[in-house]
Amino acid sequence: MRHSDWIRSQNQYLWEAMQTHRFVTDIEKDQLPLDVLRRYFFFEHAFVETAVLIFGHALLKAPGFAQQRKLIATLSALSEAQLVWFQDCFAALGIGTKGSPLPKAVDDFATGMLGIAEDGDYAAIVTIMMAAEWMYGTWCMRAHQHPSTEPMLRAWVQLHAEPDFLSGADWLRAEVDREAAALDDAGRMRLADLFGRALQLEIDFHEAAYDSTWPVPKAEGNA
Ligand SMILES: Cc1ncc(C[n+]2csc(CCO)c2C)c(N)n1
Repeated sequence: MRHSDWIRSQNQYLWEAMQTHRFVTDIEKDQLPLDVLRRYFFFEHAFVETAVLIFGHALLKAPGFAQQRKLIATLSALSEAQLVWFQDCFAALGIGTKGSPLPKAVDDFATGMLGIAEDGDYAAIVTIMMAAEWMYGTWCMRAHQHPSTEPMLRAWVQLHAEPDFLSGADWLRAEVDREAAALDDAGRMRLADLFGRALQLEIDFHEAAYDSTWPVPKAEGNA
């Protein structure tokens, strides 16, 4: 069994909880409420800058130039194509850029993931990003078999079900396999623990999109 498979198997309950989260099952049933989707995209957009910082820590701690090149490509995609994507998305769904302070679960997700990246080594960082990307690749591949009728949501799910994204998730798995092979049992257990922490933060982040007390900022001019 690959070390990445073992790490996931140690967290089977949390993995399933995320794969069957109502955010995921609502999308699969094509019944995600539009305001939940707007809230989610607003939180996602805010996460881009955090993801850049997380991968920035990975870049500094990477074991070699091969890893650095891969991380630079990821950083470039996040800071260019991804931002353009959100501009189009916010325009299409009438989402404004200035919102209320983020809910606690969304803040906790950013501080929790970034904290692991700051305090941890390269193995810790690729483990939490593997959790985030492998989890998305899995549910988006499933969900994309029945594409959503909402164009932006359909495009978002498709983006995470395509070879470009999936190969990035596979690369993280290979990095975790290689790093974990050099560790002892306690070291591998520590990675499994971090994987579980990342999944729990993900679950709470996606639940926050259902908090109807958090007002979705409306785009100025055409609200
Ligand atoms: C809350 C949240 N968790 C995981 C992903 C999946 N994902 C897609 S791109 C990316 C970073 C760069 O590859 C990650 C982690 C997400 N979008 N939002």
